[in-house]
This record gives sequence, C-alpha cells and structure tokens, in this order.
Amino acid sequence: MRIQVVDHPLVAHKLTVLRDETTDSPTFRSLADELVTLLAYEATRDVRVEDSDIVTPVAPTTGVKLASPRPLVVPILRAGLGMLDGMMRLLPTAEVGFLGMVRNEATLEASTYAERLPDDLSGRQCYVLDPMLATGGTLAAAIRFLVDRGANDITAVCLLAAPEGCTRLEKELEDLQVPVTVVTAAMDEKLNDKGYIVPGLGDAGDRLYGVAGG
Ligand SMILES: O=P(O)(O)OC[C@H]1O[C@H](OP(=O)(O)OP(=O)(O)O)[C@H](O)[C@@H]1O
Ligand SMILES: O=c1cc[nH]c(=O)[nH]1
Ligand SMILES: [Mg+2]
Repeated sequence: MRIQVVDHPLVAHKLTVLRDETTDSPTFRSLADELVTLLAYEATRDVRVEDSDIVTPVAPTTGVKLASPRPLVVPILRAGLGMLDGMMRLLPTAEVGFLGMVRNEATLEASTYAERLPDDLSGRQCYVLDPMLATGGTLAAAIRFLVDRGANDITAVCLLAAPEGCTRLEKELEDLQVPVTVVTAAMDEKLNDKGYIVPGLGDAGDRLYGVAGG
C-alpha cells in the first residue's frame, strides 16, 4: 500500500480553515470541495489513458484520452458525498457508484447499509472518497468490497488520515493482489479514546450536513 501526503501550501491553508471549529457548514462544504480537487490532481496521476489521434488547426498529432473502461468513483456515504463534486470536476466522464457505510460509535465497527455499484468491476480503476481514515475499518471494508467485484487498482482520497488506521489498512489488505494508494491532505497525530482523529476536524459528516438524526 502506498500513502501519499499531498504537501502543498494551498492544501495546508484550506485544511487549517476546515479544521477550525468556528468554520460554518457552508464554508466547510466549499473548502472540502476545493481541497478534493487539489487532492484529485495528485490522486489521478496514474489514471489510465490511451493514445488519441486528433487534428489541431495546424497539424495532425497524437495525444491521450482516458482509457476504457472509464474509472469508477465511489463516495462513501454520508461524508464522502461532500467530496464527489470536487473529484468529478477533474474526471467528469467517470462513472459513479455509491457505498453507504456507518461506523458504530461504541464499537467503532463499520457496517454497510447501502450499495449501488456495478456487479462486475473486472479490471476497473476505482477512486474511493472518504474524508476520514480513522481506525481504517470503513475503508478496509470498502476496498475489499470493490476488489471482490474485480477492481484491480484502488486509490482512496481522504482529507485526513491517522497512523493507526493506515497501519490497520495495510495489515488487513496485505493479501490483496491489487495496488492500493491512499492520498491524503495530512497524516495526523493519533486517534483519541473515542476513535476520533487528533487534532482532526471533528465529525466530517456532521460538519458537512449537520448532526445525523439531530
Ligand atoms: O476509519 P473509521 O474508524 O472506520 O472511521 C471513518 C469513517 O467514519 C466517518 O463516517 P461515519 O460513520 O461517521 O458516517 P457518516 O459519513 O454518515 O457521518 C467517516 O466519514 C468515515 O467513513
Ligand atoms: O475523527 C473522525 C473519525 C471518524 N469520523 C469522523 O468523521 N471523524
Ligand atoms: Mg459521521
């Protein structure tokens, strides 16, 4: 598994405002969107392309276009939905599948409550969107789900990651024969006793959309 922390002053600046507890939901949503577009630029560095012959107003030439089959973008509901537009801005022709997952805040175990993905992902390159890689349980389950359907290249785009979650992810996925990359804006210090990322930004879903059920 490869972990890439995107080191860029604009990423760091936007992330700092995102972390600030006084940042309101509309600002949080718009910053998350901008941040994801910056991360997407790095996350798509190895997106598959194929040659494309075109004619410019001056001469014929060969460029590239996205290869077929198109990449699949998978936001993990609910908080991952706040990352979808930012990703699709750079990959407008990608397909989108959805996974609804929630972490039990007492046991920290992740469970899946919704799934809308192609049955066959053979040979597909997939981009998983989830702002928080905390214990890693959610992302590990999501990645295994995609690989079980045939996906053969996975990149997870996260706003924040915790070292404990990365270690768990690496261990849980070591039997997989597919490349997995995690692209994140920051590797934070640790998890607290409630499984929250420290210093983190709080509950990403709540900050994007308000307290669930509240
Ligand atoms: O790495 P983990 O310990 O599994 O935690 C990370 C998950 O927790 C949050 O989702 P949450 O369960 O709060 O659902 P939500 O997106 O609906 O708020 C977050 O968006 C991740 O999906
Ligand atoms: O810090 C955390 C951990 C899990 N989920 C969140 O939204 N935030
Ligand atoms: Mg949440």
